[in-house]
Amino acid sequence: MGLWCRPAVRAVIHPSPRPLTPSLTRGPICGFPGPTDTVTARQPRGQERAITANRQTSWAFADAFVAEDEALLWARERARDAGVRSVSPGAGAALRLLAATVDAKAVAEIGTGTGVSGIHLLHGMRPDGVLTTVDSEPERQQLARMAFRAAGFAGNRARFIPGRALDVLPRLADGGYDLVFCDGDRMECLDYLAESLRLLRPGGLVCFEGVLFDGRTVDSGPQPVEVLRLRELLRAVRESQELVPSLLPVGDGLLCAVKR
Ligand SMILES: C[S@@+](CC[C@H](N)C(=O)[O-])C[C@H]1O[C@@H](n2cnc3c(N)ncnc32)[C@H](O)[C@@H]1O
Repeated sequence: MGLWCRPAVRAVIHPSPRPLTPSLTRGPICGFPGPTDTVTARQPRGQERAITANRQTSWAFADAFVAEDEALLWARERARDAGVRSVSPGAGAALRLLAATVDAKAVAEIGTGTGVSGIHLLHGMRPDGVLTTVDSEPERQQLARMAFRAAGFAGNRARFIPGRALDVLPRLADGGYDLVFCDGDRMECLDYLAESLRLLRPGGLVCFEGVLFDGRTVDSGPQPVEVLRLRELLRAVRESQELVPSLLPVGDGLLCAVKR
């Protein structure tokens, strides 16, 4: 049986510093860790203490917290078939939230893939919002187009532009976007940042997926050049006077920043 449908352990919150006991339930609650997972009591913090499962299980729970519909599952399968890396469900949910937070009417996406991130973004955007999405592989965009339709979005909600990002982005309007999502070529991430700063309106948001690169970004061993680029990106975003940054630990690391 998969992780998400195992019998549940409920965290018990005690208001006083009594010993903590997890209560095991065999109910239909999917998503909480099973009884074989490690449950350790934390030290008292203020008035309350909480039991949690181990951190990895909590992370997995958070990542799958927002359920994905059939259209998203279909797009994920197409991505797997094509060997394309899609955003995780948690990163998708974060993108959806962020698009809703900025009340996004115009979003630019670099790296359409088979449409997983695009569906999440469209769900978060205004009902009349338009997603402009760029990918160098037109056949992937065809799959994304089908996935968007299956998710119930009208054809005029997305503008597909085939081509290399650095050829296409200069043709997009200055200050015309509420959110730019970058998930293309890691080697080009610094150029994407420069283009995003031009494309965003003040108060708009830029997001980069995959900046932790499976842990390589924070690994002190020898790393490929993509990792060095990602580190430069992280430094540039953190040090920019123009940006208010946060690195969200969802998916493979979602670097976000608001343009002042
Ligand atoms: C990680 S996948 C994107 C996945 C997609 N965001 C999702 O979650 O479903 C990266 C995509 O970027 C595209 N790509 C790679 N380099 C590119 C470039 N220089 N310009 C435009 N697209 C590029 C690839 O064809 C691939 O589809």
